[in-house]
Amino acid sequence: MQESVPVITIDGPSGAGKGTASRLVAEQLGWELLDSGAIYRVLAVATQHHGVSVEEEEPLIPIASHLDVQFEVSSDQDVKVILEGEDVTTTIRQEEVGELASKIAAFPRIREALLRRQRAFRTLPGLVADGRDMGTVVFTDAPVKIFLTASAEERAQRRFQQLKEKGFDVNIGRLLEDIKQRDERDQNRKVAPLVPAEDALIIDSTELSIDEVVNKMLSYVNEKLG
Ligand SMILES: Nc1ncnc2c1ncn2[C@@H]1O[C@H](COP(=O)(O)OP(=O)(O)OP(=O)(O)O)[C@@H](O)[C@H]1O
Ligand SMILES: Nc1ccn([C@@H]2O[C@H](COP(=O)(O)O)[C@@H](O)[C@H]2O)c(=O)n1
Repeated sequence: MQESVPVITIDGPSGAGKGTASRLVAEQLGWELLDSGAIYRVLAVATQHHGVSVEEEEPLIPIASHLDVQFEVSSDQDVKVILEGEDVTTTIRQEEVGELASKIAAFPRIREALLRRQRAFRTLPGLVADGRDMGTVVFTDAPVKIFLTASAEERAQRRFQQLKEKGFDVNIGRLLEDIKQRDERDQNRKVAPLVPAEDALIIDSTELSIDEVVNKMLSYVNEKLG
């Protein structure tokens, strides 16, 4: 029974450190990892490949339902993202793709079409699920729910460093505006808005290092699961 597989949900806004912390927590526990944002990002790239506009929901539904994507974990734990046979690992991390993904993610039938794909990651010995609605919609019965946040300025600064290191040409002022716009859209959409689950532990990482965040998470997991 899938329901008996434990899940730790880590939700929060863009750049709060969810992906980094989720990967480290999953590594520590030896659990599976779901980066649900990557699925929305891959879908955004797929719409570009198929020349479909993201302004209307209907034409996007078949693309979401038949999304041909593989997540290949290499020996060094890096994940390669393959869309329709093409390596899109770097492409999906562009800010423009995040922006497109956030527009697509506001459509209820698109979210519905991606639900089963996300739930299929729930396998033994356990799953760490990173996203926006992991604790509120996708895994409502998860025994451990965490909401990780940080100030918009700190998140923009982190994203700036991250994208610069990846060789992208970025502007901090523009990034801060993009982050605020994405927060606004994710928090105010009608379906699965970005809000902490009622039973989530809220961690503000603005003043915390990655190690401090991960340690807080692991001690909470220990408290809840023993
Ligand atoms: N506590 C922290 N202190 C400093 N830098 C951090 C911290 N947490 C994460 N970072 C860095 O911030 C950047 C963004 O982190 P990450 O990709 O994990 O965010 P995210 O919440 O998953 O964002 P998104 O939802 O958009 O994918 C990374 O370069 C990461 O190394
Ligand atoms: N569970 C999720 C995950 C992501 N989204 C949307 O996708 C955008 C990109 O996500 P990243 O975490 O990779 O930045 C994000 O802005 C959300 O709009 C979502 O709706 N639900």
